[in-house]
Amino acid sequence: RVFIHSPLDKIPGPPPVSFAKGNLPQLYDRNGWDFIKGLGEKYGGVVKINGLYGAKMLFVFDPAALSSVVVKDQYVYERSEDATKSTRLMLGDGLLTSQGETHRKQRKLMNPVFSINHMRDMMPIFYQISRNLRDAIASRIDNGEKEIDVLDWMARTALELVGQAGLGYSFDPLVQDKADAYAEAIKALVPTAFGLRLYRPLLPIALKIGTPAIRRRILKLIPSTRLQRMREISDAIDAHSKRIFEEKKQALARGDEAVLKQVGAGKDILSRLMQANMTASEEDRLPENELLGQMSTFIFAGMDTTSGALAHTLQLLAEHPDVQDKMRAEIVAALGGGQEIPYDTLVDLPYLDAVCRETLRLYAPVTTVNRTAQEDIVLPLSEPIRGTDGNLIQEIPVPKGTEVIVGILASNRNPALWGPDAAEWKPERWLEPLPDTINTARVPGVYSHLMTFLGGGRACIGFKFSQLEMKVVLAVLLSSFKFSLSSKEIVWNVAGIQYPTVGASGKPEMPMKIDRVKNT
Ligand code: HEM
Repeated sequence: RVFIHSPLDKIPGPPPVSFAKGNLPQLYDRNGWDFIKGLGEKYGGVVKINGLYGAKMLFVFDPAALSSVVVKDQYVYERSEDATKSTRLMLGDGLLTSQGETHRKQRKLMNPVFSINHMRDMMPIFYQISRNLRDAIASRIDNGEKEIDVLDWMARTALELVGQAGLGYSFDPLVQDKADAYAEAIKALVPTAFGLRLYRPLLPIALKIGTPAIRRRILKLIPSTRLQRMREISDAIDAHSKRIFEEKKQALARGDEAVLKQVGAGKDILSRLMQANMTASEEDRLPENELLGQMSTFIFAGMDTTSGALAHTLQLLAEHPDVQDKMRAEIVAALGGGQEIPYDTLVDLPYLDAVCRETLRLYAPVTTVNRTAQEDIVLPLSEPIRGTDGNLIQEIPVPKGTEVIVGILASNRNPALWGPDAAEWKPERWLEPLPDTINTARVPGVYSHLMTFLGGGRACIGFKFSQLEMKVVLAVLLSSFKFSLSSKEIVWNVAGIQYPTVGASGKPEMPMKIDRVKNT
């Protein structure tokens, strides 16, 4: 690698920390914000990153390059082998691990299940759980303002929502002070997996050793607390998913009455998916292991993302009390003294929508995703970049095997597209016409010119679900409570999905002061 000339040699980028580790310690450091933000600020839309032992990777946020990676050439840029293998070990065979034709087939069956019509049907579940959350918080602040771990409650709520609306299963009635061990395990998944991230490239080699049973025995002997915790978490998710799946299967076999008696009365995503699968043609039908794998995938993909986004929104509202008051006034007016805002009114509330969009733009919960070029391919650019030799580069020949990092946050914060105030949190920007530069840039994201939920065939399938979840939870909480900052310093950590801690502690949490809203 060191001596062979590569077409990527002249792409500018940061110097490596060391030959062996390249820039990976900076990229996979939980405090690596400055490095990630710096890539977006100091370089052009494509940056060369050094991987392990001289490997060259690309960090991409140029809109034309992004379109090629996630839309036009998405089947050339698949998820990398180590990412797929580690996710399969954690979650089984779901959407996040399938590729090519299998992935297309799974999406075909599942896209309708996540449609807006189904989301509407789920409104009563969303409201009921949000009210349970409200009552749980209210009972803890009976004697006035109290400091509460908001992240814990958001995570429990997100799990319960994905449980009831996604799987037709209740994990946690949101009553006790501590969630059950399963919820705790899931909450630890992202930080634990991120801590092992540097070793992930070794996984494809490790998986060639012996049989799964032998590998499991070897794994148990490795003296790494983090690795053993990862094994426990993955086992817990697997056992729960299997149990829920079996119960569902039996209810479906017993007929409509048994289905109706289940949590969510058979309206949840899994029940609908299982029903759609039963009536699908033979070639479209998914095998049982692929249905089972979707369950852990929904829990993993839907929990920390949305709960982190909600916690971040509440923190920003506490930092900007004027925005909090304005948003509350909009919600209270829409409630008109009632308990619920109907679906169509809620999704169109302009200020609530602007706050959600702006938070998801500036603080996208997933900051990057990785892909690997499966063949040699040319990466187009919308703007030429200047190479290290001073020449302009119009397009980049990408060799097979190159790892490409999709710069979600870098695209969302790109001042060339969003204007000089791109790095500021300004909900108002969504209430005015957006700059022409963003309207014409053709960013390939599924949501409001943002890469937050990605784009193309692998765009987040749960993006409407998470929008609705954020809006219902915020509407219910803001109409009852006032949120202010705790005196403790909150640090957001870079990880596969970003999470908050108090200072440098490793525990995901976000204490905030909560009080009742007067006069409501
Ligand atoms: C704010 C909340 C959320 C954000 C920011 C988010 C973001 C993303 C991103 C960036 C991806 C692409 C990952 C990759 O290809 O490597 C993704 C995929 C996915 N998300 Fe979400 N997500 C959110 C909420 C949800 C929810 C609530 C669910 C389910 C109920 C969900 C289910 C999925 C699934 C199943 C995939 C894999 C899709 C595929 O590969 O076809 N997500 N999400």
